[in-house]
Amino acid sequence: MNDVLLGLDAVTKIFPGPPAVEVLHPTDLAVEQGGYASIVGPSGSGKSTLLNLLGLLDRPTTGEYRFNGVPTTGLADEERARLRARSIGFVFQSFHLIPERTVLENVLLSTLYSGVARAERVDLARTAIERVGLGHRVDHTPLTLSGGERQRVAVARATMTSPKLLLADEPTGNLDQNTSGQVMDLFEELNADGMAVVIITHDAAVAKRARRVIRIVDGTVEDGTVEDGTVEER
Ligand SMILES: Nc1ncnc2c1ncn2[C@@H]1O[C@H](COP(=O)(O)OP(=O)(O)OP(=O)(O)O)[C@@H](O)[C@H]1O
Repeated sequence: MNDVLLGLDAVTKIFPGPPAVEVLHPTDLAVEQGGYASIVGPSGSGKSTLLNLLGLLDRPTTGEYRFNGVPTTGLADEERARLRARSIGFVFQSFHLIPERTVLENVLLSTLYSGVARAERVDLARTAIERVGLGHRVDHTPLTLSGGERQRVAVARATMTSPKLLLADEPTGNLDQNTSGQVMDLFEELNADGMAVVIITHDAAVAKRARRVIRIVDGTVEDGTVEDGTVEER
């Protein structure tokens, strides 16, 4: 098995403009299989740009991005989409749930086009919902759930097929401190089960819970790693 799950090799991102803007300067970065990293940095520093690249939602302008050993830059859009659907779960700040659908239906929707039989998908979805502690809410709609519960549904949806990587963009941005802690507990459990977790956050308390903190400033990944999990306040 390849030890490196996410490997950036001299990756840049330049938006063509005009004027062209180099939003990500040449970046080398490796996140190991089962790793747990947070990405921190000031507003506009390039965190979402980096996350979009890591999540195969966007392509580097130059350089190579290997996902689980596979060079992705030259892959066709459909191949990238397939790899993404199979291997990466996404969680966002605003939960992106369909309000009039039940929790079970919301989680199931993520695998609608996976080709897996519905009965099997229902089993997987129920297991994922139970794993986030919402087994008693499968038939409820998101409207009847708290913010923390909604985010846990989003985590169930992102992880029902046990992806290798969970990518989260400000997952606690809409949550209070207590609820935020519960969602972070969940990320830790998933990580303990072997799933790599990468979180963008503005919240130092959330960032510190990752084993590794990646700081980005003005499109430059500084130092790449802070292995002791220290986040300096700036
Ligand atoms: N499509 C685009 N074209 C031109 N510039 C862009 C484009 N997308 C992002 N940018 C610029 O790239 C820089 C980094 O944006 P990015 O969204 O990655 O920052 P961020 O660190 O995630 O910010 P925030 O914390 O505010 O969400 C910003 O200056 C932004 O204006």
